[in-house]
Amino acid sequence: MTGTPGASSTRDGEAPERPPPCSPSYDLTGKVMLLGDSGVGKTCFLIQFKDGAFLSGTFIATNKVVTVDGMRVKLQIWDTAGQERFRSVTHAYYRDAQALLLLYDITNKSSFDNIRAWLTEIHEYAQQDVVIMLLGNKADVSSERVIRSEDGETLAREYGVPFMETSAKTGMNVELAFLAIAKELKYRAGRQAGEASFQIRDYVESQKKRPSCCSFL
Ligand SMILES: Nc1nc2c(ncn2[C@@H]2O[C@H](COP(=O)(O)OP(=O)(O)OP(=O)(O)O)[C@@H](O)[C@H]2O)c(=O)[nH]1
Repeated sequence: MTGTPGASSTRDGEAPERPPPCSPSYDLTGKVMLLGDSGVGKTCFLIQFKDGAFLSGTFIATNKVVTVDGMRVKLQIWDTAGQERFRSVTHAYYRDAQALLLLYDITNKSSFDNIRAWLTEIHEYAQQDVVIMLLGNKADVSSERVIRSEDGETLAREYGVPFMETSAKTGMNVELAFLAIAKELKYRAGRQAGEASFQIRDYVESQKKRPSCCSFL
């Protein structure tokens, strides 16, 4: 994460200073990666949120500026390929990520079972203080659900990470996931300046939408 100067100051009686040409239109940047098995919906999740994605080899990356409490946070979001054959390439990118969105598909048991392996990999390759969020995607497909929301919650609690169910199709909780990350990064950047405490898990719990149709499992 890198900080850049924000608004310029003005003196009494003077016209406000113009920002220098080409000054960045954000105050903070953070790199976010989407991880999870092939087919869980990472690309669709990003497309729900994107400003303009571009293709880059095995990755799609996009920038999105999110304003949180008056601060502009530029999220540089990387969508990774879930297939095993791309994994070793992906590892190299973990190191400089500040946040990881780890997705499984609520209609696919093995994608949920593999979350533990993903977390082991994350702990091996990512920064120690990386922000991790567990997301149960495809929550709109209630008729094919095989993973209960409570199972996602229990697993997330075990690893101490925030959790919510999402739908890249309807957009449910997609924006919230990125907003929560942006808030956490902003909080971390301002922590030394005594910024008020922010708990990402409490924030997600208070803001997340639940699927309208309850699980029958
Ligand atoms: N109903 C529903 N379908 C979804 C959702 N998200 C993704 N899909 C579908 O799931 C399939 C896989 O989605 P992708 O976004 O390509 O999955 P991915 O995780 O990027 O897959 P890889 O690139 O192989 O790692 C596509 O057919 C999507 O239309 C969702 O939230 N709801």
